[in-house]
Parts: sequence; C-alpha cells; structure tokens
Amino acid sequence: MATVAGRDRYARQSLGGNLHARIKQARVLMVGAGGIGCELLKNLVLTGFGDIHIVDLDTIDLSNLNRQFLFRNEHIKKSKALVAKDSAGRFNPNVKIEPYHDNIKDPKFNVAWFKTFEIVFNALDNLDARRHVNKMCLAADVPLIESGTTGFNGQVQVIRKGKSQCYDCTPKEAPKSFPVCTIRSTPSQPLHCIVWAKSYLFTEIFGTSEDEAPELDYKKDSDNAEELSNLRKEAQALKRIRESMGSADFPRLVFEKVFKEDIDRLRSMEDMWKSRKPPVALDFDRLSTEALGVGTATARKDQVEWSPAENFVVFVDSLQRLSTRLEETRANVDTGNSPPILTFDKDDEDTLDFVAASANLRSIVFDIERRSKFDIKQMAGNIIPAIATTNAMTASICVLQAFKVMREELSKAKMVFLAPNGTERRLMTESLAPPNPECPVCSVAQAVVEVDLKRATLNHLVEDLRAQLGYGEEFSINKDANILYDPDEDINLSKTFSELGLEDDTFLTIIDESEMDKKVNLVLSIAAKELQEQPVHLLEKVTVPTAPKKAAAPETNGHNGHAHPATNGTTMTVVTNGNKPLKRTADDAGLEDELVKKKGKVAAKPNEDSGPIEIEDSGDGAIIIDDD
Ligand SMILES: Nc1ncnc2c1ncn2[C@@H]1O[C@H](COP(=O)(O)OP(=O)(O)OP(=O)(O)O)[C@@H](O)[C@H]1O
Ligand SMILES: [Zn+2]
Repeated sequence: MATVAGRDRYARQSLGGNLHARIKQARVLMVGAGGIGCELLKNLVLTGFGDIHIVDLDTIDLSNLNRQFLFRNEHIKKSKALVAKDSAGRFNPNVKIEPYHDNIKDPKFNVAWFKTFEIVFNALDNLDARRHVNKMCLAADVPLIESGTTGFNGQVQVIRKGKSQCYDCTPKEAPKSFPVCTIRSTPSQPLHCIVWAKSYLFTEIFGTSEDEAPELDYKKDSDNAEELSNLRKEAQALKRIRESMGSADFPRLVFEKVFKEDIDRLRSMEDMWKSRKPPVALDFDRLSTEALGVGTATARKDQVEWSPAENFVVFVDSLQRLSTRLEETRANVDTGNSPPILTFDKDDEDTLDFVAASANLRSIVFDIERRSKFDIKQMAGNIIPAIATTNAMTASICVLQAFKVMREELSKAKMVFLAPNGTERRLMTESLAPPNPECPVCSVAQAVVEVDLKRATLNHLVEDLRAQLGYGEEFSINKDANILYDPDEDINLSKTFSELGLEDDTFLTIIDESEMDKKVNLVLSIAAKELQEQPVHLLEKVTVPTAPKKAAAPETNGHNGHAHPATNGTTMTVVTNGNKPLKRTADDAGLEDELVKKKGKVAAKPNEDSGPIEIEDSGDGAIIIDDD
C-alpha cells in the first residue's frame, strides 16, 4: 500500500505541480454522505484535497452498509457526516475534514458561507436539496459539481454561473400521481394494492387520518364526486373501528370492514364491473380455519409468495404487534399532547409485514397476483437498487470534472452520463450547454432586496417593482415552483413576508409576462432587516435587461436516442426492465411497468396503455394519490 507521502508524490506527478498545490489548499464542500458521498469523500481525501467540509442530515442505517463503505455495523444510528470524517480521515491524516450533522437548508449555511468554498459537490438524493444548493452556488458564484445515480444510470453535471446550464435550466419532470379511484376502488396491479395498504389502510389505522394525509388529495369538483364521498364515509367508518384498538376483536373488525363490507359495497356498483372482473370479499372465519396450522414465523419467509392463509396469519399478527406498540407509546405520552402515530418504514418489520399481508389480501380480493414480502419492500419503499459500482464511477467522474474547473478549463468540462450495460455506450459525454435564458433560477438579473419581514407585504414589493424597475401589469413573483403573485393570483398581496414564510436568504424570481419588451427573469435575494421608513428597499439600482427573442429550448438529455440517463431526483426516465444486469431484474422484483421512485429517485417506464400509473415524490418519499 502506498504511504501517505508516496501517494502525495504520485498525485503530484499525475496532476502536475500547479493543480496539485491548488488542490491541497482548496476548501471544498460535499453535500450528502450517502452512496455517492462515501465514494466521493474517499476520492477527495486520496487526491489530497486539503480542507473538506461535509454536510449530511442523516444517521447511518443498516441498509446503507452494503455500499456506503465508510460505515460499519457499529456506526448504525450515528451521524453519517461524523463517521464519514473519522473513517476517511484515516486515509490521509494531512487532510482537514469538517463534518456537520445538519440539513444543508439550515439558514446558517448562508450565501456568505457558500462563498468560502472553491468548489461544491452535491451527492444528494432529492430534488429539493439539489435545487437549494444549486441556488446557493449561483448566488455565491461558486462552481457546483452535481451528480446522481439510479441503478445503473448515473450523471455528472458541471454548473458554473452564467457559463453553463444550472440544475434548473432544464425542466424537471412534473409530479405524477395515482388516481385515487384506482387505488381505492379499481386496482388492477400489485402496486395499486401495495399503495392502498401503505398510504390508506396503514395510515388510517396507525397514522394521521386521511383528511390530513397529504397523499390523499381529494378535489371537490371531481367527476366522481359520489364515489369520492362514499370513499370518504368508508374511511370515517374505519376511523371509528380504530377506537377499538387493543380489544381482542380488533383484527376481525378491521378485516371484515376492509375485506368484506367495503368490497361488498364496491361489488354492488354494477357499472364499475362491466368491463372489469368484480372483486370477491374474503371470509374471516374461513381463513381462520384454513390458517390453523400456520405459524407467525411465516413473516420471516420473505422471498416466497404467501398463501391466502399465510397472509391472513401475518395480517392478524402484525396488526396486533402494531396495536400493542401504539398502545404502549400512547401510555408513555403525557395527556394533552397530540396522539402518537406510527409511520410506515420499509426497514421496520412490523409495518412492512402489515403492508405486505394487507396488500396481498387485497390482491386476492381483486384477483391480482400476490408478491413476496421482499418484493413488496422494494415497491413500498419505492426502491431502485442502488449499485455501488455506479456510485463509484460517478464519484470518480465528479473529481475529474472538478480538476477541469480548478484548472479554469471549463470549455473542456463535460456533462457525463453512465448508462446500463447493454446500451451502445456505457459512458456518454456532452459539452456543457450555455444557460437557458428562460431559466427561472439562473437567469441573468440578480439583486438583493432589504425587507422588514414583519411590516412589508407582498404588495409593497409589487409596487416597488413597478415604480423602481419599470415592471408593467403582467409579471409574477415565484418562490421555487410556487407562484406567490401574478395578475390572477392576488390573495397574497396583503400578507407580510413573515406570514408568507419568506425569510432572510430566500430567493424570489420575478418573471415578466408582458408581450412586448419582456424583461429577463430577475432573482431577488431577501436580506432581512428592520427598516425605518419604506419596509422594502432594493439595495442597488438594477436595470433588468430585455430578454432576447425566444431562444430555442436548450437541448435536453436526449442523446440521439440512447437510453435516458437518470439521476436521483431528476427528470430523466429509465426503462426499468432494461436493467438486465441486476441480480434481480426489475421485473423479478415486481417493479413491472410502473414508475418506481425513491425519495426522488426516478425510474420510470413510459406509460403504455395502463393510464396514469405513476408514483409521486412529495419530497418525503410519500406517494401522492390524486383524483381521477
Ligand atoms: N437537505 C439535506 N441536507 C443534508 N443532507 C441531505 C439532505 N437531503 C439528503 N441528504 C443526504 O444525502 C445523502 C444521499 O445519499 P443516498 O442517495 O445514498 O441515500 P441514503 O439515504 O444514504 O441511502 P438510501 O436512501 O438509498 O437507503 C443521504 O445521506 C442523505 O442524508
Ligand atoms: Zn438555470
């Protein structure tokens, strides 16, 4: 093994004296110490980066250990950032590593702090955090190396303010959802039953009630108003049953409600079953008799499909386990607090058993194939298998691209894509595209606006934009993807910045919507300040230039028909069954034709004829269910 001194000499020889010296002094930031982060940190340390800061909000989970090699069994539940520092620090004691067990969105990581870095690396797994770092790096004018992987797909992008596309220059895929009727009334695939078990049944019994659950978003003006109102009543009846939790009769009550009464009601709606096979209710007593010889150890057989009786046993057993847990939690909570709840976690056996058995029982009702617990874990957790080698390759490309940035050779930097085995090329590159002039994030004009958050209303800002910057009637004020104001959306005008949750270092994008002499987008960053007179004060006199005539939309990542590259939480789609080299193919794992998405990781097979069967990422891994 090379000694530290030896390694340093080799690094200098291969990188050249100048770059090597620069790297030693470089202060760099790595956001995320998960799959890509562990690989990247190792690379940074071994390359000799002198001052590395790591931010990760999470603790280590058992399921991370197979690929996040800086972590071992004894580190479970400890901070990723701190353990990563300790483990990687040993590779090169001359490197200074500063860990932060924190969310990168924490206000203490402000623009001034970002400015202290020479380069920032994203090794994240969700859109929201990526967008945030993108914005901060643009505001601080620091180069960002953005990366992501999904299964065998990977991507590295070099983002340099004003010179290359930013993360938001290409539109990211709009959130997608399941129609609630597919989930609640007419499931046709195992995934529909799994979503029902996880997002409806589990939540109704052990979580927050449906009305408050974000994933069940009922629109009042739906075509199916009557059925939706029935579904609502059904949910309320289930909620009442929840009150008998702990009683010996509880499993029967729940079972008969969801696998018999609700099914009988559905079946009675004849129109629904004209072109579909009607569901068949289950019989509690018959299954109890069938289940006489079946033990609760069935739950440990996670690779096989359980029989109806086995599913029944696991259903009853896990329902009891979870009820006991909830009762115990309740007993330990002071009265007056909001009632305790349980949340689904794919790594929590009790919750997984319950979701697996309930989903399979529902599949039996609708004559849909059943799935093994292992498969259901993948689907319910929306997991695309993370592959260590993809992460390793991606992380190494990040460092190679960083060298180009540090050598000030941006023209040589590339957007790099890794594609699955079997595609024409495993590694594809593109030159960096120039910023999209229509990008709502990196568009040209930027200004700081001082705001007295408690006094200033959005209307103050609107008036200032008109009076001082020459905006007409037609413009909008946006925060991320949310429209705070436009000529048709004026309900926020009288609200103060505080009421709107706009704080120090928040960015607002002003988009000119006028037909003539349209201005480029203006990004305003808010500086909170108590002001004596006007509650809003534009710091500098900015001139917002007129936008060029509509430029052609920037190239997306089409790649001349190559497989679409995918990254965690970005827009790109992956044909899941194309991932043949997987030990278990997506098909084997039951991923089928559906989109499978984990905390923003996307793997999607374009929909064929099966309607909108898509899973949505709401930022916390929840599946959003929509009306049809
Ligand atoms: N807002 C954030 N601030 C700081 N760290 C974040 C933030 N969002 C995500 N991360 C971190 O980014 C890392 C992404 O790593 P990765 O994609 O390997 O996910 P993981 O949670 O480690 O593994 P998996 O989810 O696949 O089981 C995680 O360690 C996660 O904690
Ligand atoms: Zn942009």
